[in-house]
Amino acid sequence: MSPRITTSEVVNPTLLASLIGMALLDAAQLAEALQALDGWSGDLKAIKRTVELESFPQAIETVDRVAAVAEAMDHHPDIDIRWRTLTFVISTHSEGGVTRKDIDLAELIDAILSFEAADDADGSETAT
Ligand SMILES: C[C@H](O)[C@H](O)[C@H]1CNC2=NC(N)=NC(=O)C2=N1
Repeated sequence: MSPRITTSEVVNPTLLASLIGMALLDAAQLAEALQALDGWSGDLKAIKRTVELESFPQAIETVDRVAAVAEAMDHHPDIDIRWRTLTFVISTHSEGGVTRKDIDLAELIDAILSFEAADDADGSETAT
């Protein structure tokens, strides 16, 4: 019988979590990440952005675009829809807080929102 070797004997689990972006961010890392994002706030538990779109259909279209990205990353924001105002809340449920993966998703949501804003016929920057 060959001896069994567990993952933790081969790689440091904390290092591995950090390499794959699934390590919880500390306060300094979170502050730095929030600064680089567009309109996000939050704490070590979750990050959040509220945005007002031009119309209800445009808000729903935005949710649809975010859904496609979230599904592709297998990482999903909580989304609150109130007429044309959307609130995105992101955390990594399995870790119980904010990880790099949440920041990556927030960046992609920002990209979708700036695309929506650029789409506005009158050039108003509602979605920023
Ligand atoms: C099995 C699968 O990877 C998980 O359940 C995913 C799905 N989407 C997720 N989304 C978010 N925001 N956090 C998670 O921990 C999470 N886990």
